[in-house]
Amino acid sequence: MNLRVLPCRGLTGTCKVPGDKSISHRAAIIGALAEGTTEIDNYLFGADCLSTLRCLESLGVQVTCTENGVRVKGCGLKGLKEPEDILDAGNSGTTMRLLLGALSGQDFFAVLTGDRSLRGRPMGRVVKPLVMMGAEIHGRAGDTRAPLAVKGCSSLKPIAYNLPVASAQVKSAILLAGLNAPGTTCVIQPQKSRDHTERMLKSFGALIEVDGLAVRLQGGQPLQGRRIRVPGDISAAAFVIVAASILPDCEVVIEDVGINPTRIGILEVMERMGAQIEVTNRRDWNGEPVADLRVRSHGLCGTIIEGALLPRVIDEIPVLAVAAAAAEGKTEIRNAEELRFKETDRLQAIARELGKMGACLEERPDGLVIEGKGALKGARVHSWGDHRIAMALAVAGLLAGGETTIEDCDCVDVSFPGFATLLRSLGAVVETES
Ligand SMILES: O=C(O)C1=C[C@@H](OP(=O)(O)O)[C@@H](O)[C@H](O)C1
Ligand SMILES: C=C(OP(=O)(O)O)C(=O)O
Repeated sequence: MNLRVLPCRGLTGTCKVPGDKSISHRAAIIGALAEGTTEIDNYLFGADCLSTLRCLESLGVQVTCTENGVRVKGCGLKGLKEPEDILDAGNSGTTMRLLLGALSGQDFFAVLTGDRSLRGRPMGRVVKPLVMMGAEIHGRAGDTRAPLAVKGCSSLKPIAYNLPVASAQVKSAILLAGLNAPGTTCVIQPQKSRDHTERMLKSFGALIEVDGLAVRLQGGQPLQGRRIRVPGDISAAAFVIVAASILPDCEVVIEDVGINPTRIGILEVMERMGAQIEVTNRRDWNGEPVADLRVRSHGLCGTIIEGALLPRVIDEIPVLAVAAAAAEGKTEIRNAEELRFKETDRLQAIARELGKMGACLEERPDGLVIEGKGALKGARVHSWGDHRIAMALAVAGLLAGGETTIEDCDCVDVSFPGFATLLRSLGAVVETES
């Protein structure tokens, strides 16, 4: 499927984005390891979170669709069942890495694989600490690439582990394994990454404490299932935030967006660039802060994005590159080498494709330098099969003069089903063509 995007004169209205992807994965997996039932409202029915549900079902977990989301019947910490067949995580790094953690503490054999993109992504970073805890894991490329075969162990050894990268997926995998490691599992992060696992484990009754960059979990304690209401995904809202900032005559309200401090780098950067974003109606949903965001058009200026900010804005870099191309002056994105290990090499993908639209981007080993010119031209571009690249290019297409076609956009459903419909509801012309 391709997306055809026409220049847009302004977006107006009120909308809601789908449920948060990171929180949806965690609610399903932690719910499966808990005692009793977990009701998850506003679960993200995107391809990645559906992969998590399908894997859990293959592990013997009862999953039911409800009016508002899904119900997961918990099996207890050691209660998953050996799957009869290979588990398929599809395109989802979060599914593969978090499940590797959960499976490390189960006394059976399982094999995890994924699509071509996921089979090319680095898994050694998660295999290494899990093997130190007592799991047996083998895979391609010296046990660093999927398919990965896991033989878990229901009594793992707790470890203290210094993460070499600020990855929330690796941190979460160790913590999920730590649930079945009697004693204290400690993860020390180089920089703070999203902390949804820590918050959710706490809300399920785990003994977990966060002390600066260190997270400590007492293993062997049962979790209690509960109701979770998933906030709107700020990484999905980011596309609307950037579009409503760079197009003229916009006023858009996005309701019920998660504003966890470890995720709001997009708000910080956009505000620094001059964006007008009002955060109202702040609330708390099961330990996660939520608010409504009002965004109005405003001229942007270039900025520097680097250092400890990166983990808090990691998935928003492609769309921030579009904001930077529309801004006045130069933007530098540094310390962003992790983007090369996502669904695609996102630094290369966005530099090449935005370049075709007339943007002035220079690729650096760890980032991008973007000379903002304000003007983009419509072009035929490609998503590289990566949802965030596809949607970032669609936002660029709204600003460009002339028509833009983005090829291969089925991937949008990975994280943002209803993306084109939502943009249309705000006044954009975005058509799908098969
Ligand atoms: O834990 C998570 O839910 C995620 C963590 C990040 O990946 P890393 O842990 O690889 O940095 C992020 O890019 C991904 O979209 C979701
Ligand atoms: C990198 C992403 O997800 P994952 O690592 O779960 O595939 C993403 O959603 O941008």
